[in-house]
Amino acid sequence: MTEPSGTSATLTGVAKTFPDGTRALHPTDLAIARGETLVLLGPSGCGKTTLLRLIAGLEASDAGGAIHFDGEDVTALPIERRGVGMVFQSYALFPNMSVAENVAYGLRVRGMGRRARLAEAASFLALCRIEELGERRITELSGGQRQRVALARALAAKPRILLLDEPLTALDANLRETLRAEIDELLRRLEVTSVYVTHDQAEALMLGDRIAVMEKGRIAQIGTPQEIYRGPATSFVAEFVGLTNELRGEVAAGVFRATHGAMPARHLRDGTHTLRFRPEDALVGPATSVGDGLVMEVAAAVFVGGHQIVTLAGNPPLRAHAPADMPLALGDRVGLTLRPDAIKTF
Ligand SMILES: Nc1ncnc2c1ncn2[C@@H]1O[C@H](COP(=O)(O)OP(=O)(O)OP(=O)(O)O)[C@@H](O)[C@H]1O
Repeated sequence: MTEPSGTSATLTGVAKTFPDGTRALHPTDLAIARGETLVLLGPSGCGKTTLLRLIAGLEASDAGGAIHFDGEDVTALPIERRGVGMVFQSYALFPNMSVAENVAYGLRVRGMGRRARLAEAASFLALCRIEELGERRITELSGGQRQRVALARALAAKPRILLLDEPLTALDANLRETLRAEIDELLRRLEVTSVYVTHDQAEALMLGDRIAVMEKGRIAQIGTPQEIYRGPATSFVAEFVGLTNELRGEVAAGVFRATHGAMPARHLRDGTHTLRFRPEDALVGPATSVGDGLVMEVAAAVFVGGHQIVTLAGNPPLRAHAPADMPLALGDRVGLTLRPDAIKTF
């Protein structure tokens, strides 16, 4: 078995306007590196699937857009000549064929004999941990097993680029987790260039070498999971990757004042600011005097093992972490310390 070889892809000015005038994708430039897993992350309707379909050759770009695979212009090539593999949410398998035949199907077009095809298919079934299911009908499989078959079939055809559109969305939470880890391991081991569409932040952070966060038909930010998580470029990106807390107040002479109290903010200009920060970057401790710290009221506290997740009253309420052993009761007044380097302002 030879491993799928990674191909680089370059999109220049690729855009999509549907006949009814919907601008699903504004002109977009995008470079996908050889062997990279790029995740397209964003809310429903932001254009993820449209971008994926343009790379696949299932949609044609508006005039002026171009797509190159390893420098080769594939803009005018239909899907069957682009050498892409696809894995969808709805498995798109042939129900009347066995598992092995499904996986071997893609090899037919490559002119391989039946025996060689089935041998090759068997090695990909093993890779996707379903070697014992080769003789089963598709209708006799669970959802997770079907998705493994879809993945094995796509990989067996040795695609230049593997395109996955929400492949785990239809599965239950436990199975999602398992398959996500396996897909991650497989894509890295085979170094297959892949583009993975999801609206699930955790999935994106775990699978992506880079993540492109999409908003209303544009890439709002592209970067490594760390870059996106730690340095969201816009409030949309911040919100979408879970930077959930918002605290509004005034800065004057290096001090941030909100209704909950005040704290040093030497790095902020004077004026109104909305601070955003993650729960894990906000620590609950004993209340200070309101003049030199934020003081808030406990609305709820949940023990989650290593720490407590505390909801602090306010509009909107804030989420923060507290030590596991800190006694906390409804209505307690507590102090809140924010890690200065974890605060984003927009
Ligand atoms: N054939 C079409 N004709 C007209 N509009 C379309 C067509 N296909 C998609 N759209 C619109 O283009 C926009 C982007 O759709 P797309 O499917 O790419 O979004 P998405 O981010 O993949 O969303 P989801 O996560 O819900 O699948 C949406 O507003 C959608 O309604």
